[in-house]
Amino acid sequence: MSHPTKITFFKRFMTDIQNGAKTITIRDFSESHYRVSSIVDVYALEDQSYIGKIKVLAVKPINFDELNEKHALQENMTLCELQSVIRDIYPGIEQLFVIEFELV
Ligand SMILES: CC(=O)Nc1ccn([C@@H]2O[C@H](CO)[C@@H](O)[C@H]2O)c(=O)n1
Repeated sequence: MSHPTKITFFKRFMTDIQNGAKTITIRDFSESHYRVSSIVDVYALEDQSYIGKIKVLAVKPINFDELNEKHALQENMTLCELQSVIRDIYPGIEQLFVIEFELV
């Protein structure tokens, strides 16, 4: 399987991505196959509008109950908000992956 070269985010997170306040995203296994150092095109989920490019810096497995304040800071959220967002998007999934990125 080749590595994906595209990622989608909800529109409500785009400002934080574009101004550098959000530097990670947390995904499930199906969206964990990004190659470190690859350049990935970013699109909005709702209308597939093109946002820009990010470089993948790291992909690390994490359990839901290991999420901490540092991850929340990297998401520009409180830990409580982050847990709630992830529970909404990935209900019942414990095995997650932190994808660290920078804008290019
Ligand atoms: C659009 C799509 O396909 N999937 C996702 C999945 C996650 N996220 C965001 O990543 C962080 C941790 O999950 C939070 O900020 C989430 O809101 C997102 O924007 N879009």
